[in-house]
Amino acid sequence: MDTGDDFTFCQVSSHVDGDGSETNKLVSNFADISIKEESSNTSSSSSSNTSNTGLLWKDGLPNDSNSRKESTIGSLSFSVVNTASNQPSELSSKLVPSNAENSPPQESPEQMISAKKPIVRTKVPFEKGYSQMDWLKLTRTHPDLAGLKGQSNRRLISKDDVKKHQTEGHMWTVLKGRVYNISPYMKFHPGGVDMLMKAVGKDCTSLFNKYHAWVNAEFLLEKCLVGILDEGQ
Ligand code: HEM
Repeated sequence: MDTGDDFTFCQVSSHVDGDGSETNKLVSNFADISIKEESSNTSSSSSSNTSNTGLLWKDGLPNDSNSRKESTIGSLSFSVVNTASNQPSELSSKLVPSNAENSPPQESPEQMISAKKPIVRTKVPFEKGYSQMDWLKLTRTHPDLAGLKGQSNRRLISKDDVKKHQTEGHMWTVLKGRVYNISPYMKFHPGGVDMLMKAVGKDCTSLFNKYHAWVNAEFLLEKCLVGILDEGQ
């Protein structure tokens, strides 16, 4: 080998003559780099035979000199084409927001912000008997999940009262202005007991929305409702 470059050799497509449309399709799926065999008979690379080989860019296109490297390995010659600046991959556009001088951002500002701070969402495998289906069955059959003991679940409850309820069987939280006893739901929570414990004794609306605003808690916790938060207090 007569160059110091270290190339990893892998086949990314079958050889295509003509316009190279198959190569383009495969290369775009392959993110940033493509390696295309150009000739199996010559012993040195030649820029003149690259113009019609189905590469992404033809000779003379912008950034050509920066983005293409040519090399030979034995009797094979290759062009290594960096497509990153022209066609940002999904990964690079999410992790490295592009500035105005490079390619324009392809996502809305909201998406860019959420890409910067990914929320780690880990589901906990449920114990036998604690699936969401089991929870729904329990809500249909249990006579008093909220622990109301005959009281109305329309009563007003103060923040102080919510704070006081943090013991086994009586763990209250506030979600969207409603007070729930989440004790019975603890082991059924797909995010795990530890996560749900963060909600106990306080308003968990923002935490709830941070992880899963789409979850229909009004329905899931309907039978755990103990009252309405008294906003005046
Ligand atoms: C208080 C009422 C809550 C209910 C009814 C509830 C319900 C649920 C449900 C149904 C899922 C599965 C979501 C899915 O499959 O897409 C889930 C997952 C999860 N929850 Fe909750 N949750 C509550 C509160 C919270 C709170 C306060 C936290 C954080 C402190 C939390 C953290 C998580 C996490 C990390 C997951 C697993 C990953 C995910 O699917 O998002 N949850 N929860």
